[in-house]
Amino acid sequence: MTALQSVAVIGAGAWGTALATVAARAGRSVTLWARNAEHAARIALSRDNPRLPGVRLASEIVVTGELALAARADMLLIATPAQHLRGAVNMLAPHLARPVPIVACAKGIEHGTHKFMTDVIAEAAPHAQPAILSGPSFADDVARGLPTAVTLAANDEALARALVQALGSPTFRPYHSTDIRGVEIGGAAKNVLAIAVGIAVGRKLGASAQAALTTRGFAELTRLGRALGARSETLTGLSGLGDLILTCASPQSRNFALGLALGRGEQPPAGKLAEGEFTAPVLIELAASQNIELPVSEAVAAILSGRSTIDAAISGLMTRPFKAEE
Ligand SMILES: NC(=O)C1=CN([C@@H]2O[C@H](COP(=O)(O)OP(=O)(O)OC[C@H]3O[C@@H](n4cnc5c(N)ncnc54)[C@H](OP(=O)(O)O)[C@@H]3O)[C@@H](O)[C@H]2O)C=CC1
Ligand SMILES: O=C(CO)COP(=O)(O)O
Repeated sequence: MTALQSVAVIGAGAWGTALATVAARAGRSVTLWARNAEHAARIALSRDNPRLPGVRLASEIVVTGELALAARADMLLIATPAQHLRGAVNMLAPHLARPVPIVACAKGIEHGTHKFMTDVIAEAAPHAQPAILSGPSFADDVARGLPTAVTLAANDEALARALVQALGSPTFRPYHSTDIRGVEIGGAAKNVLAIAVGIAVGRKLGASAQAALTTRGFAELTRLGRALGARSETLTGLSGLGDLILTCASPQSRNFALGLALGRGEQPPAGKLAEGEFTAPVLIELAASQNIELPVSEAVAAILSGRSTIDAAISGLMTRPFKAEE
């Protein structure tokens, strides 16, 4: 029996909707909050969210545009885009009557501040207990009940375990951790690296290049992670290597799909959130502040900002001085 009986999900996009389904399957009483009251009412009535088409929301899930109602839950999941997480928690904070766990479910780093998601939560809701959920998990797979495993980290191991108990089910398997930073770095960096691999695939550079870029991308993720105090088992775990493998190998990923379109010289898919686009510049700034080199991520940032062509970036990566593998 978990003490965390009720769950509210803030942000009714693809991921928020999938997570509401996860929590309902785990037996929690669930509220899904959408910022647009009209959207909330439409989803509540139709039981279908256009952001996650084809998934029928269980009748027990309460869909609302009323934040005060959502804020009464025993635990909250924030599933907005990373750059909007602070705004969402700022709005939520005045409604919180007790120090509840707030789980960041977005993958990214805040522009301007270089803060990770749980740091933003700690600032915006100082009495809350921040946690992070991340790992290889496409919203569509998760919502359809396909088997998924993720990492769920909180500073306090007992809290991480309680959150796992509250959300876990036979189709959704969270592993608990106390390495918040390690989990956050994996989720943020893999989106940038998936754009790189998508570009290579779109450019028809071959399966060998795809494997090389994914592997050297993992070296970047690991280098930055170590510098910021992440544990190696987290970096090689579900939220690090696991999510990198998923995102760098599947056109189902919006980040990979963005890269694919760029590599083919096509227009990127319209209206699809690719967090790596927003994370790339801030990841580079963060790495520079730590004197860490991230050549693949730097190439992605340069291509996205128009500072480099794709061909120049590929040539630049391949003609770097030879070095030891590390
Ligand atoms: N989709 C996936 O498979 C997964 C996504 N994630 C992560 O989850 C996060 C959200 O992604 P996803 O759900 O896919 O994105 P979507 O584009 O599907 O949805 C984003 C949602 O956030 C809402 N939103 C935007 N700004 C705010 C705000 N200020 N306050 C409240 N709600 C807001 C949007 O509302 P509106 O509809 O009104 O625009 C929209 O419903 C990203 O960081 C992503 O990396 C993580 C794992 C899997
Ligand atoms: O984070 C995800 C899978 O773990 C979703 O990937 P995309 O955001 O690239 O679609």
